[in-house]
Amino acid sequence: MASTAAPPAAIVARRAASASVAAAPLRRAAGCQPARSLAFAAGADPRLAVHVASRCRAASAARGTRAVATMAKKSVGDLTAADLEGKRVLVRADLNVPLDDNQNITDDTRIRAAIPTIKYLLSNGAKVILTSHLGRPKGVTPKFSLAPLVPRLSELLGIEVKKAEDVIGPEVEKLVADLANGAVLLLENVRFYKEEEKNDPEFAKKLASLADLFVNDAFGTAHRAHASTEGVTKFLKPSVAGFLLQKELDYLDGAVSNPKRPFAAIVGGSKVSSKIGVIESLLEKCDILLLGGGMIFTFYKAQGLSVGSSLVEEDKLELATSLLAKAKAKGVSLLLPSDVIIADKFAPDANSQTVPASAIPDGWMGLDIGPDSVKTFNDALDTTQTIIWNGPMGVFEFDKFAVGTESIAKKLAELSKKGVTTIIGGGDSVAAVEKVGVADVMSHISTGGGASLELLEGKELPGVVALDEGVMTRSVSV
Ligand SMILES: Nc1ncnc2c1ncn2[C@@H]1O[C@H](COP(=O)(O)OP(=O)(O)O)[C@@H](O)[C@H]1O
Ligand SMILES: O=C(OP(=O)(O)O)[C@H](O)COP(=O)(O)O
Repeated sequence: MASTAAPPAAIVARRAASASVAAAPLRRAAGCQPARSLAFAAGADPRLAVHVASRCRAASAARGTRAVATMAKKSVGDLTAADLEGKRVLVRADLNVPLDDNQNITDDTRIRAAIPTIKYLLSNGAKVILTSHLGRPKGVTPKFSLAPLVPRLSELLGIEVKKAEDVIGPEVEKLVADLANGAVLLLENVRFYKEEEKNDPEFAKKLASLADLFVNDAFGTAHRAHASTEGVTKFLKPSVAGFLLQKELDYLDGAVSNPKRPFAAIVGGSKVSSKIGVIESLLEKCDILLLGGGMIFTFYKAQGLSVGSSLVEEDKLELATSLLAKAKAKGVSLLLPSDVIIADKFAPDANSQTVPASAIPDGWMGLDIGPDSVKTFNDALDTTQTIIWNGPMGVFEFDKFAVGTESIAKKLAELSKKGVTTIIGGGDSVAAVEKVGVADVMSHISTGGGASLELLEGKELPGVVALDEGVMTRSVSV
């Protein structure tokens, strides 16, 4: 996990800091590899390459940076000991971690990510009332209790965390009343109350009544308008963003809206339909778009290629064609893999072979991108300064078809070490980066799958919108 950066004074609201940065066409990546790649790029003529590259350099030199005043969300870092000493602070974290059958935590990333905000509050004398959901329980369900999280939380915070058996009510109120400055009380799973997901105002009011102020640090749940993410803000002032939420927004919104260029987006995963919004939104911002995963076969088929029994969304063929046209119109270099690894069945022990993307035989399915594509993608990535990645390049759960995904993960790690901003946008791509053991070197790894997708799609996150606003000045690339 990338370390949490020192928090700036305030965070930028969605899109607010977005200087209008026209997507600078970068034709070089496509132009250099016209034979190997099924590049669908605006102008794949190599003669354009030098012209465009020098135009990019001149443009970025001319751009430089400038300070912009924007509306921003207030951050916990804006609160000092004077604001926090002795105050009861309701902290919404996303502690929705995976547990095994014996209730052992199998990945504590989300717990570790919540620690900086809690420690900051404790060090300023606050009383922390910590709330989270775990899973999707229907009513009170013991296996979804937050109790198994207490030892790890205590260990990471270096203090004994107390645990309430309920979320609201007299017993919880008594525990809060007895809470000392610098102590933490973990409430029970907030989704044990059906009112949570309904964003019931009465429930939100009762939850809010436990505290004096609210910190939302639950990025992974920020796309949900629930009582503990959105509802409580109506009753608690101030309601501010935690450091994790702030860092997620800085990278997934700030760095993507105002990227160091050239800016490449890598989008993979199973279906076009689940990534339409992300692709359309990134086409407005990026210079290079690399596509992999199951969705590429819908693009191939839309171009008239045979795809065997690969995953295809027949009802998205027109959409794929229009996305290719949109990329061309915007001068974005959209690269599809030129070769694929095909399998005779969807299984880890399937027979496999590498074929050009234009030569997938009947009865075979593409489950990974091939070595030529990896090389082409790597060459394109070598030209960039910012990369965002969402979705695996193949069925990486099967070792035989994990090479493309793992190669991209390694490439991003190599570039990250050279100073390229590398952002992993949640979901399965995070699992891939962790599997390769390169998570620590990435600039940012999102703790939210659905939330990061929605943010990248350009949607507003209710858990962020509801927080208090302030004015900040920040410098952006122009
Ligand atoms: N060629 C392919 N055919 C079928 N499924 C694929 C293919 N490539 C990737 N996938 C699957 O896509 C899934 C991830 O898709 P998705 O949920 O959209 O990505 P993410 O979780 O990163 O957002 C993985 O389970 C992976 O096995
Ligand atoms: O794990 C979560 O989402 P994610 O799997 O999309 O990252 C969050 O905790 C939100 O959970 P939810 O999708 O049950 O609202």
